Amino acid sequence: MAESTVPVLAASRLGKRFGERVAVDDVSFEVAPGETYGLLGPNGAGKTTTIRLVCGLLRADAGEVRIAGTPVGTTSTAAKRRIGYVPQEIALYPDLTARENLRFFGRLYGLRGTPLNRRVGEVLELIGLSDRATDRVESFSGGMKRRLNIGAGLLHEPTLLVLDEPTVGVDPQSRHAVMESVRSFGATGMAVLYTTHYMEEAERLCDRVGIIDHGKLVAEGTRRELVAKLGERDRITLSAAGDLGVLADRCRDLAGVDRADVKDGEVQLLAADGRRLLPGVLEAAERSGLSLRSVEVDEPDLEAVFLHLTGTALRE
Ligand SMILES: Nc1ncnc2c1ncn2[C@@H]1O[C@H](COP(=O)(O)OP(=O)(O)OP(=O)(O)O)[C@@H](O)[C@H]1O
Repeated sequence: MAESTVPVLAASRLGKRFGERVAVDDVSFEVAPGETYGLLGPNGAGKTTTIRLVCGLLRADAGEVRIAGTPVGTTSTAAKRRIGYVPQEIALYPDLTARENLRFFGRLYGLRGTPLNRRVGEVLELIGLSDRATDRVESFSGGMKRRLNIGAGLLHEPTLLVLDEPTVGVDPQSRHAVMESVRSFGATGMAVLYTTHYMEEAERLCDRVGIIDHGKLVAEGTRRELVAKLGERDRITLSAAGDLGVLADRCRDLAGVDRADVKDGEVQLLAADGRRLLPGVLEAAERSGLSLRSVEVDEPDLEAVFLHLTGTALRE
């Protein structure tokens, strides 16, 4: 098989218990080259345990992990070298500069001399900290420390970057910067495994999402696939001046519209793909001789999917 068609990560039927507690229960998923895959679930769902198994930091009771086709064990190093693991805890030296920290971690990976300097420069660029390279880390914001922590995991040019809740405890502005950095990694062709309990992060960053609850992967797919599995529909709300009944009738005839009703002085449509319908809806309004005041499309989100699948809200 060609290298590019082999998943960067293939986790197959992983299981892990701590005493009587089942932390990870028969979990399987794959991450393709260049893909950002999110494990989304509440605290205690089993995300950290899953990624510790993936990185070979914990021994699985059942199942197997392969990195680009090579099995990962707690003792093997070849597959593990292809992974960049960024733990939740910040592990930096506050009295060293950003560059000095990266040089230190780079040496741990066996980099020396010119290749080390070149890679440290590239990583500083990648995490957006080139202009702060010579500042001591103790002067950094929480988000900058997080980005540098991520940078330490990038030095050896991993095929797969594994991030455990990288925005926990970070203020909203820094959170945005961390997310922007992660988003740019996908463009470099690196695969990313990202855990979070924030639905918006999974939606914004991840190509595909696996929803994990009580140690089980209860569903996976793109946001649209997950929402479609539930039979949830987009809602389009039209506010207009004129005969709303005529507009509703016209819209009902459009291909892709499941329902069209006049409700609370507005026309409400239900459809599988609301955005695709918009041109037809605008044309229908024009043909009905109505002037539209506003058009809103509400797409069901992962929060709704999570609630549906588990019966509980994501943030409790
Ligand atoms: N070393 C351990 N010993 C005993 N139980 C553990 C251990 N590590 C995790 N667990 C338990 O396994 C379950 C899953 O924990 P895990 O840390 O994987 O969840 P998580 O989804 O990463 O949550 P969080 O976001 O809070 O870290 C929890 O019930 C936790 O208490």
